[in-house]
Amino acid sequence: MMAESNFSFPEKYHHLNGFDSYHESEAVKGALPIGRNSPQKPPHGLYAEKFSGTAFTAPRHENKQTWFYRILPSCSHPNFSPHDNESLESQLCLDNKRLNYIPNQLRWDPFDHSTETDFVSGLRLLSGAGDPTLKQGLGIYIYSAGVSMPEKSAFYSADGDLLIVAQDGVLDIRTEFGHLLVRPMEIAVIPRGAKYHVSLPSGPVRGYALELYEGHFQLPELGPIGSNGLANARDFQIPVASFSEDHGATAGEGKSNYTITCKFANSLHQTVQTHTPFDVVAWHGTYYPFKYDLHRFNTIGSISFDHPDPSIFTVLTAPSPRPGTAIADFVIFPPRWLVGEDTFRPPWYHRNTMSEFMGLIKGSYDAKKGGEGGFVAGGASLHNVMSGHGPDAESFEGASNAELKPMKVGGDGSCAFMFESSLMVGVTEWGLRECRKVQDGYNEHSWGGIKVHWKRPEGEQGKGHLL
Ligand SMILES: O=C(O)Cc1cc(O)ccc1O
Ligand SMILES: [Fe+2]
Repeated sequence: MMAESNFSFPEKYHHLNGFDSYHESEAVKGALPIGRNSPQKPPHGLYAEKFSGTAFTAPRHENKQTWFYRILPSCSHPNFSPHDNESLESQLCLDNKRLNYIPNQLRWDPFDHSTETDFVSGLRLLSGAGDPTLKQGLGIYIYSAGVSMPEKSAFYSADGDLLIVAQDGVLDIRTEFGHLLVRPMEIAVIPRGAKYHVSLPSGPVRGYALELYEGHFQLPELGPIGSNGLANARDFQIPVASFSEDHGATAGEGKSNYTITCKFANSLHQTVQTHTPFDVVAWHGTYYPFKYDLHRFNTIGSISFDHPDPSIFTVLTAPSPRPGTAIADFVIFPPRWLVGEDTFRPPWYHRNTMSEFMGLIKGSYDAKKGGEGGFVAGGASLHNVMSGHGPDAESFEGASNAELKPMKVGGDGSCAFMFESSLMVGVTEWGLRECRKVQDGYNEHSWGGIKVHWKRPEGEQGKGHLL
């Protein structure tokens, strides 16, 4: 007989599976009302509260709403006041007047780890575009944290959905919907408005995040690929209901105080309430946080010739109203086989009307040198609208002379990613100067050594334009 394993993942980390599905979860039997959403008296004395991620009247296929059944409704709190930490506000919030728009290619050394900050105080806006009050645009963050958020605290953003790309360390994200344990090579999306608390079960963390001010991430169309491939819907994991009973009903001494911080219109606000925001006993709907393990991505590529557009590596896309033109695509470059015949296999030289922000989760990237001053895990690059870029000189020489046998790139588990946006992004003061990670000679280092290989065919005079 085979030995049975006694290990089971703690129940609070169980999941529901399926992107964009209708999900429901109850932590106490019978907490979900049957056959109606807001009965006169919901089960077990719970309050029903609707949480809307799209307009009530958004088309059915885009509509995202969830019903919470909770111990107290969210409105039960004192007024918010402006947050007293102004530097935190400027660190997290987009200020269009202070963005730097520069056509230069930029690259950053790995961002520092931190021992003092928690997930929220360790978020740094690096780049962005648009305006959350108009629900347009996005913000790109680096996070680094060394401690858990204070036990009785929660954060939410009314400005957008947050896509988190875990690069180093594990995040235990407690949300109103339940827990998500997010490890390196996993991503998570916390929807606009959802309250969360991040603790660090295994030490310091570092990673990347994108706040999307407009719409929501969805799976890309598969077109001729067919009905499966890339990120498959069933691999997205949604938390199960998990709640605390610290509802503050016993007034007087020992009453709990929960600090709720919110990001609203690019400013921070705070209130203190006497009950936990994590009191949702059951929920059902289509608007919820989720996570996805990038190892599960089914990578598709060229099996004949030519390097395809990186859109074949799209995990999630946040569309703009213009078909095929994203506010943000989240694209990965995972380990894969390259077999193209008579093909320059790394990315081609390129100028793009979209902006390309790249990060490296692990390993190396086939168009760039690693090592000191190179493109390194935990670092980043930005090739803004129409800024020329492509393989550095060394990668070019290597790839244009390589024997074209089948070759696995990133076989060591490498994974780079890209936030590609139709918007021109500005870089914050922190991103450009204060972080002190911008590599001085990125352009020179990468492309300064590019050689001229042009040879005019002997006897060829050109067509009158040879000066
Ligand atoms: O610039 C980059 O490295 C990203 C990228 C990758 C690719 O395979 C094709 C185009 C592209 O912009
Ligand atoms: Fe590119």
